[in-house]
Amino acid sequence: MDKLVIEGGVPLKGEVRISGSKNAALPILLASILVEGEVRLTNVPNLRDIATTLKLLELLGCRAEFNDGDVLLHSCDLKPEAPYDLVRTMRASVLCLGPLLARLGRARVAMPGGCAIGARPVDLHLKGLEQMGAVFELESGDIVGTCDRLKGAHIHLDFPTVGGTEHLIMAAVLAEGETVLENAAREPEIQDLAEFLNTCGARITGHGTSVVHIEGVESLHGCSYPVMPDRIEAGTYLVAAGMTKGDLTLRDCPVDALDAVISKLREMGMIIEGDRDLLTASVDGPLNCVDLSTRPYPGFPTDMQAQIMALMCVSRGAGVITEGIFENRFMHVQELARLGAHITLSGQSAMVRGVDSLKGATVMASDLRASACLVLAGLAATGRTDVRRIYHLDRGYEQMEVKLASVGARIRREKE
Ligand SMILES: CC(=O)N[C@H]1[C@@H](OP(=O)(O)OP(=O)(O)OC[C@H]2O[C@@H](n3ccc(=O)[nH]c3=O)[C@H](O)[C@@H]2O)O[C@H](CO)[C@@H](O)[C@@H]1O
Ligand SMILES: C=C(OP(=O)(O)O)C(=O)O
Repeated sequence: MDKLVIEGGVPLKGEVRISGSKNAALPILLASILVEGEVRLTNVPNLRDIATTLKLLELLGCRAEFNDGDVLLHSCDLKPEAPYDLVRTMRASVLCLGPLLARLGRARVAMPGGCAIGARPVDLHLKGLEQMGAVFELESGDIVGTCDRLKGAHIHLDFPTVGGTEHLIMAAVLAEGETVLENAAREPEIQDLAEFLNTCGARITGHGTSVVHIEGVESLHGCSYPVMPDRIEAGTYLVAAGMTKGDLTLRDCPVDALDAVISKLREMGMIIEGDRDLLTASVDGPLNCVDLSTRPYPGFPTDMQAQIMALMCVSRGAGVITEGIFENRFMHVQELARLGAHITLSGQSAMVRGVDSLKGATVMASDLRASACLVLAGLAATGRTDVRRIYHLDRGYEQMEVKLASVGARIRREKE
């Protein structure tokens, strides 16, 4: 197992290129099951979750090649079974269920397990697919689904679930007739998925709003499509500039998708300037804690909650962070405390009182964004911080230590 060793206290200066988005690439890869021709995706990040998805697609009968950010995919000989060993390592893999039902009329996909940030059920995915005519049974922990051709339906989501919205859009593109999704999630990654599917011949409108219309088509054709840049990676590097009192320029940055994050960081006192796909972030005085709640897009993203908490730990005053999406996404709090942070937890809220400085220590990463938060804290802390169990980080950040070192961080990867 690898760990990151960080000697903190260096202001980061220079330019970082933002990679393709993990959370856009994963559903787009799985949506390629729906496509009869060859799909070429560009700007795909080289991450463990991407490797896992390509492995899953191969087991499902797709030909998949990954080469320096380009993925070539052909779903030529589809098989309907997604095994537990792969599905359990990555929740997004449940998104193959709808596409397999749409193409084959049957699918067997292991029920994804719970993970460190909450229970994360898929009941809304299944309820929507049932409204489109699928029938499900649970057999030995697997979801076994069958259907004739799926039928368009009017579906109201009880909560604007990101994965659920993506799943139902995918299932609806090959269904007979029109599907209307109400209370749909509006995340930019959903818009990217819909744009990809439309490039393959799907007829989706309203994506990016809470009512999505999908007019089913008979088949989808191959295409070439660039995955959008990763707004959460970009947000993480904005925080890195703030944590280290540095000066960073982010290239290939999804500036518009970062509104909520940029406005909170500005409220804290950071100087952030944007121009098309370039952002610069710097600090010219002390930062202040703020209050914030995580919300579905366009609200503040839960995937940035841990990182902004790290920044508040070294800012002036106190602020309350409320987690509004996942019921157990504060695992980083006890590790931040090991670095000297003052945080009081109360249910879904954390009161952070800023301290003058954090002190390096050995900490343990519990999930993807918690890992990023601990790396950020280590960059600001005095002395040495060892972040252990960084396999979580490798799921979602492309070459994080290489990118950070290129802007001056003293950080290296070692075997634990
Ligand atoms: C691969 C990917 O894109 N993952 C993102 C996606 O996860 P994911 O798609 O799993 O998140 P959801 O938006 O579905 O989950 C939001 C909330 O809805 C609940 N829920 C969801 C589905 C369901 O059937 N029933 C149900 O109760 C969940 O438990 C959670 O409390 O959106 C999250 C919220 O922005 C992000 O943190 C994840 O990074
Ligand atoms: C929670 C995340 O991913 P996943 O939904 O794949 O677990 C994330 O990207 O922060």
